[in-house]
Amino acid sequence: MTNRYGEHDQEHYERPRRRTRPRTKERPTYDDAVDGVVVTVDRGRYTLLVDGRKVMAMKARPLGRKGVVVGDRVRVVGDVSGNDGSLSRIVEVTERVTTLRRTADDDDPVERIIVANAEQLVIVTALADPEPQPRLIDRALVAAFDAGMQPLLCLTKADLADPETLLSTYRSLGVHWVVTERGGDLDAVRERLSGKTSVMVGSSGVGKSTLVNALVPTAHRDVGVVNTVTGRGRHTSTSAYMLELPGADGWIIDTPGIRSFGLAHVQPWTLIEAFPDLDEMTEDCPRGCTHGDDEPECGLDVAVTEGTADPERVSSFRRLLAARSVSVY
Ligand SMILES: Nc1nc2c(ncn2[C@@H]2O[C@H](COP(=O)(O)OP(=O)(O)OP(=O)(O)O)[C@@H](O)[C@H]2O)c(=O)[nH]1
Ligand SMILES: [Zn+2]
Repeated sequence: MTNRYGEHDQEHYERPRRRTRPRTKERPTYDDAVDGVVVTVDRGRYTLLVDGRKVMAMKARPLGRKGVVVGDRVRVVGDVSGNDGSLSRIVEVTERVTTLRRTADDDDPVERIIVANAEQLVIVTALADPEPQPRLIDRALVAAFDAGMQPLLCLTKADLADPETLLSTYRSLGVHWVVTERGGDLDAVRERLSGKTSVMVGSSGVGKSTLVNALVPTAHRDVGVVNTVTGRGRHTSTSAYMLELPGADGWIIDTPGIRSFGLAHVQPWTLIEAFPDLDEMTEDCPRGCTHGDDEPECGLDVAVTEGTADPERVSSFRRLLAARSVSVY
């Protein structure tokens, strides 16, 4: 008997003890993390706003290759004092409500997310100098609808040309619009931006900086070096940056250097969901119908023939559909 107990004791004491050390693969919890929002990204360094302070941060290791973009709501640990030389770590990225992607280009073959959580896409187009580019506007509209963002057409330089021609192209799509001109007031713009996060896109020279500077008087100081231009007239940084509107009345994100949007992933059935009235008319479409011009039995054609759909709205929708695959370069 003693022998048995002895054996038992021996087994008990000599068995290798389980280590209580936490496994390295387990994610640490960050009880001390604080909330921040990413306002710009520059070569792997992130500028955040934490409690109204500008704080520099890097990605913490557990985030791995996960991207962090302007507009991301994040959790940060470490030095969030915002003092010179301080650096904090982003340990968590809150699930995104919307994402805007830029297209693949010569330098980078992958479509990438550039902005997160914006509710509105402000498509800035000059009415003249430079001439409007309807194809770019259409592509931006597709990007907005696909991302679940509300599009806003912002037509600048109305002192140079009449907006009516351009507006007539978009009226049947029901897109909101505002018109600005040199020296004009910006009340209509402010009203549309109020309380939201908006991301502004538009070709070089359409007047985006002019607009941002008028809306956010401290913009120049806030943006600092990010928006510097090289001798060749191109932005050194292609990163977007986010600014708070005066009176904490929303956020505006500018996207210098973004020439076009990644639309390769956009499917016809996602796009048509942005037009519930048209979507309803595609219920009897043949399987796999893309609702394009060349579809033989598309419900949209039936609806136009029967007079239940506005032909202009249908053709505008189809123009957007086609804009997905139009090259802009
Ligand atoms: N006539 C007229 N000119 C304008 C208006 N708004 C801006 N401009 C001029 O258009 C030019 C381009 O304006 P910016 O604000 O620099 O344009 P941007 O879109 O920021 O251009 P990038 O910085 O190259 O991206 C400047 O010379 C502005 O003074 C306007 O409403 N009317
Ligand atoms: Zn169809």
